Amino acid sequence: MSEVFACRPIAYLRSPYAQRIDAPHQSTVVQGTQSGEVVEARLEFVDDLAPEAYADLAGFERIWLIFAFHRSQGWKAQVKPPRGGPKRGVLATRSPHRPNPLGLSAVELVAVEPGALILRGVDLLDGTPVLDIKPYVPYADAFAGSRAGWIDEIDAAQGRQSAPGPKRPRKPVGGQAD
Ligand SMILES: C[S@@+](CC[C@H](N)C(=O)[O-])C[C@H]1O[C@@H](n2cnc3c(N)ncnc32)[C@H](O)[C@@H]1O
Repeated sequence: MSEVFACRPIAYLRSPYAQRIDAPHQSTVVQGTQSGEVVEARLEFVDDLAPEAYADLAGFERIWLIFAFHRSQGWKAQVKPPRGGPKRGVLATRSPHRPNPLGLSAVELVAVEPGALILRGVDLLDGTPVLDIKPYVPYADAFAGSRAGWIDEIDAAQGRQSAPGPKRPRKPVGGQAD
């Protein structure tokens, strides 16, 4: 592993999560706080990023954030998942302690403002440097019902369901829900 690829942050997240223990384990399982309040975060672009770069994000319901786990120190080949069971190979987990400390979260895009995006459903700490943003595109990114290896096994043993499904059927535009 000798090649090095330089990245610079294009934005920094301002979130209510100051400590690792405060943040949810995945962006897609955050709906709000225990009080029912919806948690919003603000992603502030660096000054020298041209606004044209993010202009056409409006209209996308979700975006991918590719970010640096800047508060992680070091990594291990195997980690103990918070859901229990034995240690797992780090690359078969979403652990923040990775050979390259890169995170990937699909978050809800609430609004595009001059110099910032308003987001919901973040699992990133306050101050997290974001390296790239891509639109979440269901036809390319969603594979409902895909097998999830050891996570499926633990879910089956514990009678739980990790895969977040739709909260309610969506009404088709201009029509009635089934
Ligand atoms: C399990 S990871 C999943 C992150 C992302 N959804 C992924 O799959 O790459 C989420 C946890 O990472 C930790 N975390 C979030 N932002 C971080 C940061 N900037 N540095 C270090 N740890 C962070 C928090 O403890 C959070 O609960």
